Amino acid sequence: MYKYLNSKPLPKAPFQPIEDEIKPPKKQEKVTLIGSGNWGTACAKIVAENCAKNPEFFEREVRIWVFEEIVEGQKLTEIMNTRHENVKYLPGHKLPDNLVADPDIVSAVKDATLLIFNFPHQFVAQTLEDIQGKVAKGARAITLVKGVNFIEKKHVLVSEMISQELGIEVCSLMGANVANEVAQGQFCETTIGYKNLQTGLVLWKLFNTPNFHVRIVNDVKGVEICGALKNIVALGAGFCDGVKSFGGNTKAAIMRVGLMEMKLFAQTFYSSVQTETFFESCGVGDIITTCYGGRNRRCAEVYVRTRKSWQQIEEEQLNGQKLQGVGTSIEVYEILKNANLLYRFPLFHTIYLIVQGELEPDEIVRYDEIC
Ligand SMILES: NC(=O)c1ccc[n+]([C@@H]2O[C@H](COP(=O)([O-])OP(=O)(O)OC[C@H]3O[C@@H](n4cnc5c(N)ncnc54)[C@H](O)[C@@H]3O)[C@@H](O)[C@H]2O)c1
Ligand SMILES: O=P(O)(O)OC[C@H](O)CO
Repeated sequence: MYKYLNSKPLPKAPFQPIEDEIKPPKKQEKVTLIGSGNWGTACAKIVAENCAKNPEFFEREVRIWVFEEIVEGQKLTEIMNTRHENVKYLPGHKLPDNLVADPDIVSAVKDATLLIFNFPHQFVAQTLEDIQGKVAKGARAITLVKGVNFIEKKHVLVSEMISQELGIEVCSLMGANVANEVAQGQFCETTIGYKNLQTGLVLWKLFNTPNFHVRIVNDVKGVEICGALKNIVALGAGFCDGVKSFGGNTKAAIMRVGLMEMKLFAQTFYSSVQTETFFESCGVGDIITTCYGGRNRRCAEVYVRTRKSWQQIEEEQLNGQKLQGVGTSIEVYEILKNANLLYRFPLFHTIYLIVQGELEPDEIVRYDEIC
């Protein structure tokens, strides 16, 4: 079935399956996407196209839960189901007609065997509460949500929250994937973290395309932590871009130190996380793209120039899309403070202090002295 599958032990290194050798499931998988923002919709396009192309694996119809809102005087779900476009969050991209928008989250997840979680991380707890007990037995999930939570003085990953609340297996997908570029079909890579190889292979089939190049790794948490923490580093990159006296060398230093602190954080709190994961798209790849082309970087640069509040910047710059880095910076600060580990993460600490207005953006380069 897979070139390594018969030769035990399985390799620890990341790999790409040989497509023709992946066996279809006994019963078609029924796929539901939860979340229809910028990335939620770009992903839905890929997934729905792949489901239509692979009937031996997936049911043709794919549901997408939409947090309902009125756009141009009409319900967004109605627009998506008639014009086949998410005019608010991914304008200008035709969506496949087998993608069905549903405003009712319980009906959207009903009977689904594969659930794709893809919305801003601040809404995870509420969304899980809404679907607790409503998900089919044996369903599996994948999280594309970039963020961590600090709940009752404990750090919790989104994959852990999903698995605890719903009692199902959870994988992760993160990578250098600016949604608008993915939707345009620009070539890129991404990383899926799996626990069970069979699930990893089915998910590879669900997401991989010639231009959306998926590699799978046996490291759910490592992949997820990369995606969550890179948003803090992206803020640091934006601060650099906003300070006129800093150039490319300065930003490269912030990116390098940021990647090292991401790895240190992951391996301090989760001993299973593999070093190789940081060399995948979810690690070094995403650090590069996010520090040049992401929303967190852009909003941090605007902060330096305007000193407006983060909420105002988000509202003015993102048209309903959400910033993840500011919340993550605060959550990670709380996690590190609670563990008495701030001194080992001077860049994360410095970025937090700039985010809070306690340091000036140009002080980012003094991270070694400040913390
Ligand atoms: N946009 C990108 O380029 C990109 C790429 C890769 C990963 N990501 C990550 O993917 C995740 C989803 O990002 P996105 O770009 O799809 O979202 P987004 O930033 O476009 O957020 C807007 C979405 O949030 C929804 N929303 C607003 N209020 C809500 C509520 N109370 N409850 C539930 N949903 C609500 C909106 O309806 C909309 O669908 C994030 O963690 C992000 O970091 C984004
Ligand atoms: O626009 P950002 O800053 O949320 O980043 C987008 C993606 O995460 C890049 O992979």
